[in-house]
Amino acid sequence: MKQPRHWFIYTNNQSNKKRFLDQLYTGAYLEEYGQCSQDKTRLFSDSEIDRLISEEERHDFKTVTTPNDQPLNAMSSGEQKKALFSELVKHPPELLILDNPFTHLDMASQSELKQLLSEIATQSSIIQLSSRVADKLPFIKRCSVLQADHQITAISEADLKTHSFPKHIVLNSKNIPPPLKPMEMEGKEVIVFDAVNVSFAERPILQNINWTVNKGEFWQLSGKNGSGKTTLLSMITGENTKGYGQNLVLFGKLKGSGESLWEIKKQIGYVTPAMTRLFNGYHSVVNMVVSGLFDSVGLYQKPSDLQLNLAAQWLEVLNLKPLKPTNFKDLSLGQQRLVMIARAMIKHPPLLILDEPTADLDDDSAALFVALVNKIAQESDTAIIYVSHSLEPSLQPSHHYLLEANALGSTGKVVT
Ligand SMILES: Nc1ncnc2c1ncn2[C@@H]1O[C@H](COP(=O)(O)OP(=O)(O)OP(=O)(O)O)[C@@H](O)[C@H]1O
Repeated sequence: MKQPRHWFIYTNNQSNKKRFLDQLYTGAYLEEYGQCSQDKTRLFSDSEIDRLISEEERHDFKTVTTPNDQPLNAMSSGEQKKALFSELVKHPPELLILDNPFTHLDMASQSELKQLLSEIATQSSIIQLSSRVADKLPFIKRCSVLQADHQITAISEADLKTHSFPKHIVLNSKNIPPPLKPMEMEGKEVIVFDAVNVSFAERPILQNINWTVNKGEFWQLSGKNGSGKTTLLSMITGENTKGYGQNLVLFGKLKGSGESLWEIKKQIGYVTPAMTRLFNGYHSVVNMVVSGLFDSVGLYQKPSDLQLNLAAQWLEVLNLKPLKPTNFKDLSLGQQRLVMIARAMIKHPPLLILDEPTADLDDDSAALFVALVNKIAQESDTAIIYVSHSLEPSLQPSHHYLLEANALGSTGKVVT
């Protein structure tokens, strides 16, 4: 048996990972990694999960074995990742490629995965692509950086930790621009969950949730994989009908008391990595920001000069004004997330939901994103709910709501 070898490749948000993987299989990196044949290689990544979900939807069959025979798309993001991993290691491949393996996993699951990987590393070679230096698996000693020009540059393990990678932009010191027309909301309570319960097919998920989010508050929402964070958020955004018939008050109105889904949605700014991942249109950066005024992703109607000017002010705060006419798709991942948050905030909605917004961002882009969120919290009346497993070091939430998993459904508590 060939002796397994392992590599860590730091990817920043300019790195073209897809191209790297395509070239890896064609033998373009023969000297570094040897011949990597596609049939002896398995990929552990979010893109692989997306691919399997669409395969399940198209062909109506299960691509991985899951508890309770659940389809992948009905599982939480952490559960999907765990199911894919269990499937991959049933027959350990010659080469396992890990692309940001720890995103979406809670802390305990991250430690568990680290342990499993160190065991698998005795029989499979591993290439770990990661945009976070701190995520490097400790047993990997060969390190390199995937540059924007597709070159791989070797770097020592010690230098990787201290290396100062090129900095992206910083935020402008200007205040965020006010909305063209303030959105009115009665009272100070943006959301009130009062003894709310949720089950899926008789399986209790959330029990007796009592949670109030007031105007201008900045909440971190956390909990283990599968504890119900996305379910809770989907009751607010309207994707989940389970909020009806319960004591759930959104923007001063009891849910189901006559307001349309559209009326609820337009009061919420929403940023999730999947939004940018699945976004396929060709739109300029400035149009993407303006589109937040029309509640569309991408612009499909002619904006006024006032609206264009407001979007330009936002881009100035992000120090992205020179990129106004650039195609959104040509931005780095970090820049795209900043534009998405400006798009979500341009109206100053009463509520901004950020669901794992720094997933897959490199260290520097994540720090910049967090600085923008802190700034929005300080300079607006918008209430923020920020969902994340690994708390970014400089994030400054004013409150913390924790879901604690339980066989009878998760319970929630305010952490003080
Ligand atoms: N449509 C559905 N049908 C059946 N079960 C579901 C459905 N949607 C979610 N669940 C289950 O509800 C539980 C809570 O899922 P949810 O996505 O809210 O968790 P989460 O806290 O967001 O997890 P993660 O941190 O992994 O993203 C999970 O066990 C999930 O499998």
